[in-house]
Amino acid sequence: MTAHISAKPGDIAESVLLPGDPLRAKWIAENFLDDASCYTEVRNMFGYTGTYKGKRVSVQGTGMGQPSASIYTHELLDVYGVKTVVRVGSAGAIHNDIELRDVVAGIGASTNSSMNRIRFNGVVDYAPVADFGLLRASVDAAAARGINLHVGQLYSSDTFYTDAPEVEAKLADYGILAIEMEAAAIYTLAAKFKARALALCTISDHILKGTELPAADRQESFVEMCEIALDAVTA
Ligand SMILES: O=P(O)(O)O[C@H]1O[C@H](CO)[C@@H](O)[C@H]1O
Ligand SMILES: O=c1cc[nH]c(=O)[nH]1
Repeated sequence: MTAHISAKPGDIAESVLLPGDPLRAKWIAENFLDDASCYTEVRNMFGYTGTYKGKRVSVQGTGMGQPSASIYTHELLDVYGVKTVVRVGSAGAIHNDIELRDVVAGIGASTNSSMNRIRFNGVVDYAPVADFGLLRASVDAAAARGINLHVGQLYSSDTFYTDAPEVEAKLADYGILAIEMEAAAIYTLAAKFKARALALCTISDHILKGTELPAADRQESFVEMCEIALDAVTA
């Protein structure tokens, strides 16, 4: 048991999917896992363990933003022996070739967070990157299912509502595909704890095109992302 997760040792699988929304964790457990049971309800940040194609997999909500995601990722990797984490999030696209409902895999994650500046004494701009094997497994899984997976860079922002849209426009000019709020911290912690990490995101809104999925359509739009993530962690 940790400060934020009430699981007992052994309750959590070595591979964990990480949605920001704890209700997405519940939805994934109910719709994709067999024999799923809830191992934590602390702060209503639900976590479940079950099996997918016969292999144990867990799914843990992380909350929104890098501080919250870091708490759950740190405790999973440091205390519960987790070896593989895959964020299954939503994101806003900043690339014209990407559409609503598309899935993006983050090969790396730029960020405006100060967390890594603090971590590296303010002298290093650390580059948080995905695990190559996990990324390759997700590309293979998407291809096998006929899903068009976009692979490129994410931007993990500390703000959802920005006062500086010109920064996001410049990031688009520099090839960033989509904006979310957790991947950079998850990639960094996986590196620290010698684990594997990947962030997959479904596009819920398009910042350049000014479009968004209706709230009622969002859950269903996560199906392909979850299939890719589960195939990749059980490959
Ligand atoms: O849908 P999730 O996984 O929460 O991800 C995105 O949605 C939240 C903002 O609405 C942030 O957490 C962002 O990263
Ligand atoms: O962080 C996020 C998530 C979805 N859409 C955005 O614009 N930002």
